[in-house]
Amino acid sequence: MTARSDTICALASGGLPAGVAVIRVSGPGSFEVVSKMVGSLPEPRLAGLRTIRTTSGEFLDRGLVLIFPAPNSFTGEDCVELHLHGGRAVVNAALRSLAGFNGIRLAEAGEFSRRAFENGKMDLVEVEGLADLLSAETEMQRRLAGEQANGHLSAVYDEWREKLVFVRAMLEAELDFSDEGDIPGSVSDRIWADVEDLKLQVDRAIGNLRAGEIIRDGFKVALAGLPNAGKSSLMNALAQRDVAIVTPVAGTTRDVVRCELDIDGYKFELSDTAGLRDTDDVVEQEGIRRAFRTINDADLVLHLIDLSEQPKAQPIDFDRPTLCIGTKSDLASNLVPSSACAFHVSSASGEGLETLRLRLLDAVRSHTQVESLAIPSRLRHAERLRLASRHLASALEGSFLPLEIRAEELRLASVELARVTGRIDTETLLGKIFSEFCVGK
Ligand SMILES: Nc1nc2c(ncn2[C@@H]2O[C@H](COP(=O)(O)OP(=O)(O)OP(=O)(O)O)[C@@H](O)[C@H]2O)c(=O)[nH]1
Ligand SMILES: [K+]
Ligand SMILES: [Mg+2]
Repeated sequence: MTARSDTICALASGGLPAGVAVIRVSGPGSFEVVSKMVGSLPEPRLAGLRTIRTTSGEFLDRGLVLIFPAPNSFTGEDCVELHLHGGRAVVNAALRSLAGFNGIRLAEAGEFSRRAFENGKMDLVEVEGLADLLSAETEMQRRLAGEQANGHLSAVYDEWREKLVFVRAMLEAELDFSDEGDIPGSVSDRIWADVEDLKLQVDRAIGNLRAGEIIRDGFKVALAGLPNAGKSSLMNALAQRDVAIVTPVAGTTRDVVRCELDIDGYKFELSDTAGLRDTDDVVEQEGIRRAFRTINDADLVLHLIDLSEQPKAQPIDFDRPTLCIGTKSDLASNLVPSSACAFHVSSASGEGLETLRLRLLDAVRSHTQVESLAIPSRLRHAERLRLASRHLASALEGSFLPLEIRAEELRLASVELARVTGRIDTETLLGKIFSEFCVGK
């Protein structure tokens, strides 16, 4: 694609101060500019210790310099890395000096990755995977993002596209044959069986979107029940910190309070909600409205029932998968356990919390059972795959249609697949995807 004439620089490593800070420079002017600051450049891809000087020749720092000549670099352009002492003033002075030269400027967010994409170093799916990898906090998020960043998911999409190319070539051949009135039926059967198989695989990937989303964005769990059921206390106990206000006053929680949990590498998004009851208090009414909105959006509702209040508490029928849990078991030791409850917990004593964690883990696992983690985790992919699947269906169903039209449907399907990896038609998408990055990536 387009070769860039300008050179960019930015801090590529994390927050300052730090032991080491890495400044990345990319573009045709990289080597010339950096050599003005460090003198002779080291051999490609070998670290060299250098004194780094400002534009006016003053001492700035002593650090490592690495050069990566195009195209063997992250961006595909000439690149340099400066490994400096990670002080704020050191880094600022280095960036100021770099940007002080002609033809070089500070990079915008995601600009290095964008260049890598434009130079064919990564496709869009890999770029998204890299963004996810940088923001991954749990082990499963890291593994999912890894599959995407290292090209495994792209390979799946590319394989489908190649299969379509092959099938279309076979069809072309058949079209030529048919001019001669000689259509080998067996070839035709093979082709459509392959397309059918391909459609199954695409549909399976679409079906895996929710699993991918759950791993990437978290499994949504809502805490629900009557006022004072112990919802906020349980959230605090699970989070092991004071997230939500707990008081003996029924109707304490109004806004939805959220926190994230990491259970065995899976991300959970836990939402504490207002106690559900009839009320004239307009603030509480709004809280309850928000509670239902959260409940209706949850992957799992934990319906808490205060065991010490039995039998006042009746199970509520939520329209979502629900786990009924008895609370305050420390107060209720002499009560008959409610049959509606799967098990009991006490936020005060910690009883049942481990059981609850295991049940949450079971739930997330049953929602994310996939053979491989090379699955879509973004709606963008699923939308394209759905369109591709629809074209495949049209091609398969249209056995009464002229072959040319069925071949055209196959072509449209492969266009949709190409759009996922960004091989065509991406301009409008790019801004959105690269803006997810921080500066320096
Ligand atoms: N003994 C005991 N008390 C508990 C337990 N869990 C909660 N409580 C008490 O029950 C009262 C209500 O607890 P909350 O956590 O505020 O209940 P909630 O369901 O969030 O209440 P609302 O937000 O008002 O709907 C507080 O006084 C808590 O200290 C428990 O496991 N054991
Ligand atoms: K309360
Ligand atoms: Mg509460």
